[in-house]
Amino acid sequence: MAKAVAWHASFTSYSSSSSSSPFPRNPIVPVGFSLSLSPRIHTLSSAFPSLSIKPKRPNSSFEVRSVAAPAEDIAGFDEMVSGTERKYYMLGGKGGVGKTSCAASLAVKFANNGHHTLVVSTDPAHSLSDSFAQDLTGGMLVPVEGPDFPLFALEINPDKAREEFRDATKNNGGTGVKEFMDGMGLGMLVEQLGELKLGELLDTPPPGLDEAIAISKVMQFLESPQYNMFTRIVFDTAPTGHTLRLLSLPDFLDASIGKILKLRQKIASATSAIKSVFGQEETKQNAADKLERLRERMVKVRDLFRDAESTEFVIVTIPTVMAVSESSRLSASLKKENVPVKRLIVNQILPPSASDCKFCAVKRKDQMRALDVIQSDPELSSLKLIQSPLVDMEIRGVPALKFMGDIVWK
Ligand SMILES: Nc1ncnc2c1ncn2[C@@H]1O[C@H](COP(=O)(O)OP(=O)(O)OP(=O)(O)O)[C@@H](O)[C@H]1O
Repeated sequence: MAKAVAWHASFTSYSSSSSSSPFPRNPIVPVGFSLSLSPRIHTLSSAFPSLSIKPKRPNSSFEVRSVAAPAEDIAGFDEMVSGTERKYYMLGGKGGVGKTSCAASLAVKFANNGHHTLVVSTDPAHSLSDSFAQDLTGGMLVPVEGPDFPLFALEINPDKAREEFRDATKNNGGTGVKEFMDGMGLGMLVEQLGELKLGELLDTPPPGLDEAIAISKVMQFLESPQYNMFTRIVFDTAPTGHTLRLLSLPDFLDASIGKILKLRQKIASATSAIKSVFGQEETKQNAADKLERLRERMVKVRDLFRDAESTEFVIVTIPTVMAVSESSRLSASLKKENVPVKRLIVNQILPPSASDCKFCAVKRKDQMRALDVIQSDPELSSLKLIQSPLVDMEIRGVPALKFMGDIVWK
């Protein structure tokens, strides 16, 4: 029988506030070395005393191939944590690769290193609550229990945010005004509205709109004084497709809203007499202000994504050729849009093992192939590669996230 070596996390014994970790900070082996583990190890704490680094043996089944990070000038966590100015980290990638776990672990690590941290989910299918094993729902700031410094979570409800957007646009050129203008016989303006395809946009919103609105909602929150304390903001974003569309959405929405506002001005002058009769002037002005604020926030979202001083987009992937290909496309699109990308996390890498079962051996080979693809990929090879092992327990709760964070963020 194969002697299994478990990458076993004894999370319960791993206090989130302990400063001296019982685990080594870097269990990933540098290139040119192999791992030697004693068999039948069931907890990490007992596993690591016997972990030793030996010169690489050719054809060793113990060998952990490590993809060298060619981007040596890209600093590690020290750079991410330094400074008190506000910084944003956006984590994105294919569905299910571990975006939430990586985002939550980064947030915990920032908080444990003295930053007032906010972790935000803009993924319509939130999983922050599951990841932290705490109820963080409600669309408001919720304190996360466990880290040394304040950590708050915010799960934006995309339906609610979209409703708000819908109301604002309705009052300013959507169906409401359309009907009103029809009634006034101003068909020409109605046609212009039709060109904007606004009704279509709101009735069947394209993927990414939810997220754009959710992020703009966060921008709105961040403007208020109660958010001033946050120096690190971590976004757990929606899967790749949404992110790609999100990148072009702010421009599109900015243009649409700009047109609506111009149109509204025309409507305002054409109907000023009628409006005073109906007594709607004030209501419409408020709605126009709301829409204008929304437009401004969209512009801020667009600028935020491209601000290399304050923002970094971290791609999360898993070691499969399919996931790597998708990450390569994501990286290309982000770069094309001038979104700063420096790091690539390859999550769920099989940990070293003294002896593999047939399944594990094949799986390991498959993962190595994917790592090779990364190494030769023109988009990905220039990123700083972070390898994160597949652990044998679900990563849930602050202690587990701290454990993961200490492996991933170095
Ligand atoms: N390195 C790992 N080892 C073991 N389990 C992991 C690892 N990373 C993530 N998981 C588990 O995989 C599952 C999916 O992780 P997570 O929710 O972080 O992915 P995601 O990319 O955010 O998913 P989605 O796209 O559905 O939001 C969770 O159950 C999580 O605990």
